[in-house]
Amino acid sequence: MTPIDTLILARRVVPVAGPTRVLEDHAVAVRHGHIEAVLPAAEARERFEAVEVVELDDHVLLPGFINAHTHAAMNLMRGIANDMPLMPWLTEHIWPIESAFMSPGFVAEGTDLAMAEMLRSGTTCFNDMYFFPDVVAERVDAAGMRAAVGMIVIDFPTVWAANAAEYLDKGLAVRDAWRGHERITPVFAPHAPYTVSDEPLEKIRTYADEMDLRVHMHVHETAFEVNDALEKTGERPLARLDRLGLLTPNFLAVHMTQLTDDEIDHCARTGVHVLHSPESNLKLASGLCPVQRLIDAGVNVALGTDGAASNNDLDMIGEMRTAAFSGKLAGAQPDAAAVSADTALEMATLGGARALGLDEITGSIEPGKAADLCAVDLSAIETAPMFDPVAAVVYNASRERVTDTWVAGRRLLADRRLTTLDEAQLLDTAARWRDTLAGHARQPAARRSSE
Ligand SMILES: CSC[C@H]1O[C@@H](n2cnc3c(O)ncnc32)[C@H](O)[C@@H]1O
Ligand SMILES: [Zn+2]
Repeated sequence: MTPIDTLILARRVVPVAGPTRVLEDHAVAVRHGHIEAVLPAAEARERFEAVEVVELDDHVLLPGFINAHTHAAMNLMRGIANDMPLMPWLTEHIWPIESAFMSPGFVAEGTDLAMAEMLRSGTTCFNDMYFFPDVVAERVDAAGMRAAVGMIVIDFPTVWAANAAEYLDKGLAVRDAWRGHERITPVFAPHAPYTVSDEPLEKIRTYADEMDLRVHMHVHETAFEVNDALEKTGERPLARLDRLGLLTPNFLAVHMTQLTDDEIDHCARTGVHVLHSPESNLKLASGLCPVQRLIDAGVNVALGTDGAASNNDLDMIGEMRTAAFSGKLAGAQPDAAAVSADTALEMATLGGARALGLDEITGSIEPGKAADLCAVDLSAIETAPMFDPVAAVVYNASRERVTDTWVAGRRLLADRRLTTLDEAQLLDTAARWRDTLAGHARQPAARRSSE
């Protein structure tokens, strides 16, 4: 018998990579945070002696979800301003609140709240873009999650930095402090083409090339963004980023709802990754990313929720469903076969790992990778009868059915109980922030007389 730390026996395992789509009655053996073997359950019982055995008789075991675009601490602003488009939402509501209340404490408490929500819905890794990335990294380390932490840059001064040079210096200090950490990856995070000028973008390109680091940026989120840039400069934002040398396999373009056929081909040629956030795009009425056309052209597409202030949740199961449904109407013609359940699951797992350059480490259930896993119970009325576990998870399970989440072999959600974060305390924290921010919540418009 080989000693291991954990043996997870599941009715079904969906590895997302490898020759078999669904493995029936299989086991995942975990040792020192990594997947030692994936094998039939009966064989595993004979071969391994585990410190902990977890039996998941009614479940499907999946790779943990990778939320490829979020602003975790924005959980504290969930639902504070709704039913309006991006620019008024940002400039009249979110940015004024951020400028009045942003602090290391806001980010620590907001990030903890977000991580609790993510772990409770099967997410093991997230790609963050927010203030005080030093604090984000500390909270991620303490909670045991995996994250890409954004070295943010924006042209205007904030409580985090006064100018481009300071944003870069402080970002790089975060990178130095967490260099080599097993679960934390630094990523450049210039906010958007309309908020970051050429000079800092050129510096970012030079550093990213030298250090082989990813660059995470909102791009072509709305038609307004593209038309405004065209009017002011005669150049589309993506063309400008290309001119600045940023379009490489290190570039992660979030949103991309406005794309010409030539731009799609150019993304494929340059190896840019697209981070798709359909619920945020729908809620802000920004537009729809042509996901299937990008995938058909050879572009890697990952899935992210965006922040809870524009989504309004961090639920990757819901996001997969929305990606699949909206993807069927986002091409040149309606196409029910576009963005299938399998495609949505791949975007939410391996696609995210590829985007972050972590596909050697996570994103699928394969020996040698980190044991980043989640289990979904498919025994409830809501998923019965169950013909196909992938379709069940994407099209009709919900995040409440996630029972367990492991990151690097550590069980951070055990039978729906968080093991590193205190749920009751987080609810108190959220209530305290609600009282603090309540005066800034946007009042819904009055009912129309016809209603
Ligand atoms: C510089 S930290 C990140 C910055 O981004 C803002 N933000 C949140 N969601 C969006 C979005 O969908 N598009 C553009 N900017 C967004 C957030 O409020 C922070 O200020
Ligand atoms: Zn965003």
